[in-house]
Amino acid sequence: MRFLADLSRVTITTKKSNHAKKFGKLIFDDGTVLDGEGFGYSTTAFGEIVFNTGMVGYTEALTDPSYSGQILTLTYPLVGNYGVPDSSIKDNDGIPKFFESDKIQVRGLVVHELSLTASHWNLAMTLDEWLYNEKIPGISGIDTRELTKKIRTGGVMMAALVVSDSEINVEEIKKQFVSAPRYDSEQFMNDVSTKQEKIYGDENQSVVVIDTGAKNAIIRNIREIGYKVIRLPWDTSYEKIMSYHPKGVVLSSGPGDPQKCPDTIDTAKKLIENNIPTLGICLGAQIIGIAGNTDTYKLKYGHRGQNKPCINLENNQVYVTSQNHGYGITPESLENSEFNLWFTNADDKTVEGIKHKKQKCIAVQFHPEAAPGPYDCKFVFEELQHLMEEGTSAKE
Ligand SMILES: NC(=O)CC[C@H](N)C(=O)O
Repeated sequence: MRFLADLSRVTITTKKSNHAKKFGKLIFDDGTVLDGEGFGYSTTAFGEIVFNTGMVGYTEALTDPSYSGQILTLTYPLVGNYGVPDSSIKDNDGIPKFFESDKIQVRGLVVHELSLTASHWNLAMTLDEWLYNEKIPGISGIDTRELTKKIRTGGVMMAALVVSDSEINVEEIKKQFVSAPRYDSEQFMNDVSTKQEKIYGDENQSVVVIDTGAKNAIIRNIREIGYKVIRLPWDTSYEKIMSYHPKGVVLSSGPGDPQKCPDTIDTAKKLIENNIPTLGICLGAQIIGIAGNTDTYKLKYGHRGQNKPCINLENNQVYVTSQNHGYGITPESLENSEFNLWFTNADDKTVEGIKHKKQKCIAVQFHPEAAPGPYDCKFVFEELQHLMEEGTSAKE
């Protein structure tokens, strides 16, 4: 019963944002302009506008590197009431307990109603203060459900989120769209991947995480099943990975188009060829898919939320999963590939998991590490463990 706490012993802290009124506008690529009230930092951010339907978990979502390059809309109407936790609280491996990376990764945040007063036992600051400190613009007073309908109808698109202390000149911002980089053409890896190896734990047996923008929860979950984690840059070669003698390899989640990670795709091909136990998560799943001869495509508006139903075709059970992706593995391309379909999405039949026909390689499009979201699919890490522990250990 991990969620039950003895509330009589908990002190609740309450904080109110010292918020000066700011102008805020959301300007879309198609010319639509929405008016709101600015919060966070006064600046202009261009990015792909997407929506997430989760009811809680903005701390984890905002620090998920997979949101790099995107302006995030939360459909849940009241945001910020539990504030932002203390980032200095770390686990035994030195990883911040409540954050998925070291900074806010979204380019901007769109909410309906912002709570300027926040209460929580672990409160360090308000959401408004956090965005301000990290120089990220936010806008409130937007009908986020109407906005979501627009994205569902027209698909994701580029937008500008403008927060300013003075009146905003819309025509001026519209002119800047031409020179703003398009999300689909951006290369995010140099920004989100670790620059050098990072080691967590001191167990004899290790798992390598290829960091294409990994969430901390991926590291935490591998640590929980009892392995040392060696986190390596996204473009680490197969030979270099094997020099650590890992029991297995995890290709992490991350931002952008999987086709923009050719080095990781090459490495994935060799991991499969050499039958190294491998798990791909989200971007990692797409990369593994490409390495084993599937195609990927861009979804109209993606899957971002915490209640996405997926069917495990091995036992016909439905799992509620956490998701955050805009690309997917093309279902038809599985036919001539090296994989069998493992999970399918109960809503729209998109590919949610694949298993290699012969080798020790599995991949899921959803997030078994949750954070935020349900823990239904934690068993995926145990599946990796099973692959790592059956038969002989990984080749060198
Ligand atoms: N969370 C992820 O790994 C996202 C994967 C990929 N960038 C996508 O949007 O589909």
